[in-house]
Amino acid sequence: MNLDLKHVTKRFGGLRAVGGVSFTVPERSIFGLIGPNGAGKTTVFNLITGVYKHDEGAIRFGGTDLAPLRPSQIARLGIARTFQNIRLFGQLTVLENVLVACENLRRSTLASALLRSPFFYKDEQEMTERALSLLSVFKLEEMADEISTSLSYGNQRRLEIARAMMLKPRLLLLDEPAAGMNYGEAEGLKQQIRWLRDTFDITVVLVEHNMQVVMGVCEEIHVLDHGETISHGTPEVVRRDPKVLAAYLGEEIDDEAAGAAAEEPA
Ligand SMILES: Nc1ncnc2c1ncn2[C@@H]1O[C@H](COP(=O)(O)OP(=O)(O)OP(=O)(O)O)[C@@H](O)[C@H]1O
Repeated sequence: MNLDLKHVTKRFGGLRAVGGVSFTVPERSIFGLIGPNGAGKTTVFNLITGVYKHDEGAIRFGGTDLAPLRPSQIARLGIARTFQNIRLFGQLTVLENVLVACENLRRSTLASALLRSPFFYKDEQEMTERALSLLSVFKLEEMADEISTSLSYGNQRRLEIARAMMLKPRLLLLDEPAAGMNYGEAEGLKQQIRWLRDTFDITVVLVEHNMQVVMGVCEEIHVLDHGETISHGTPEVVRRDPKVLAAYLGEEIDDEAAGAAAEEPA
């Protein structure tokens, strides 16, 4: 199922946070959405997940128009996300944080839970096994009984991804998953993202400032600046695009250009 954005615009009062953005995320791809601070990346995630409604354009997932759907309905289509600001239940353990995500996946009813029926126990056992196997992917299994806030920042981010995966998504939106990670953790994250895509046949969209991760794992990258598209292509194309370099480095690029211009013969 492809994710399609066509001429999507979102305004906050007088500010055009996202302006006429179009891109297609192919099924089973790992796709990067990058840009400097305030470029509109998180707003795009909020539009896809229905937190905000776009003012113009269309967003479709597998051909389904997401505009009329509530966030919960969009989640049920198979779109899960993590947040830029970690949102874990601080008083719950690592395992409980993952299990809490799948309350709405339970097949057992309240009655069967109260009666502690065999169906309830089977459900409970399946969920716990799935949660533990996801925790092991992220090397968090041994911390399953620890309170989530006792984990390092990097581990909390990975726990958020494990929790999102409990929803059995088809599309996983990761908002700055490498924030706060050191080099080694970021390398590990790259492998884990690839593993998730290959194992669960999902599509991944990554908003990320860490270029080690973006350039190392994304197959296609879309670049925003001030809400507008400035580049799109493979990591090789995007990393050399002067518009991208200028957006990220601003004055340094201008200085270089100015220096080169000064050296040119009149
Ligand atoms: N709810 C809101 N109300 C008003 N303005 C908003 C709102 N959400 C985002 N914005 C503005 O929209 C613009 C894009 O913000 P957004 O958070 O999408 O950028 P971003 O690319 O994710 O930035 P960063 O990398 O810093 O997280 C910014 O100017 C921001 O201040």
